[in-house]
Amino acid sequence: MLFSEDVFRRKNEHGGSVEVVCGSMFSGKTEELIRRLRRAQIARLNVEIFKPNTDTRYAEDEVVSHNQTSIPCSPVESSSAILLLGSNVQVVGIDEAQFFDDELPNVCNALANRGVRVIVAGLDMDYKGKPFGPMPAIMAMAESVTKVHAVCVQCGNPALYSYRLVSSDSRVLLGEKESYEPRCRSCYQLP
Ligand SMILES: Nc1ncnc2c1ncn2[C@@H]1O[C@H](COP(=O)(O)OP(=O)(O)O)[C@@H](O)[C@H]1O
Ligand SMILES: Cc1cn([C@H]2C[C@H](O)[C@@H](COP(=O)(O)O)O2)c(=O)[nH]c1=O
Ligand SMILES: [Zn+2]
Repeated sequence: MLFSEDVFRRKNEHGGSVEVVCGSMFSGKTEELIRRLRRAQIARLNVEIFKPNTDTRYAEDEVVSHNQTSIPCSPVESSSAILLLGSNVQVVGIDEAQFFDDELPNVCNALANRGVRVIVAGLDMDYKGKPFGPMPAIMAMAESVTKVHAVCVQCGNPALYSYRLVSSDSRVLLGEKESYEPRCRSCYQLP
């Protein structure tokens, strides 16, 4: 079976591109990012992986999924650091993209124009259901956008929202199941 990103890549073998994997918390974004990056490594491509250094949840120098799959990465302070990579890099993975600065879309574009395959994973919406950070701009300019869904913990339907369980108005609040649960449209609106 062909995966959707493979269909696109066959048409564009020699050029760069931007792929986005988005969705709520627990929707499988990181697992999908790791799957694509591992396939690139198996293909003996030169792969570099980044995340914001503010994301210290599971490990400082690894991208780790909620299911404990992991892959080594470089934590960076700002998106401009991603541009400093060597000219031999063929594939770039970026996790937790919602936490990056507003230059990240330009960085992704510049890399893709250089011939790099850029794979970006991140939350499309914050806990209020609003577009999160640079994600909408990256999605607009990407060749491929894959929206994945968690299972709504209230009713079992596909979930697209990350419902915040704790009282905080801060947009950025790192956390796991103690602080967030994935919910479908109906359950997200429950009082
Ligand atoms: N409500 C849920 N719906 C789907 N997966 C869940 C849920 N709760 C826990 N998980 C676990 O989360 C994993 C996905 O983790 P991950 O790829 O890190 O998601 P994301 O990066 O989107 O937050 C699933 O394979 C599953 O083991
Ligand atoms: C909705 C929302 C989430 N966060 C934080 C919580 C987690 O630390 C990450 C998301 O991780 P995941 O890999 O997608 O599960 O983001 C936040 O800071 N603000 C929010 O509104
Ligand atoms: Zn529901």
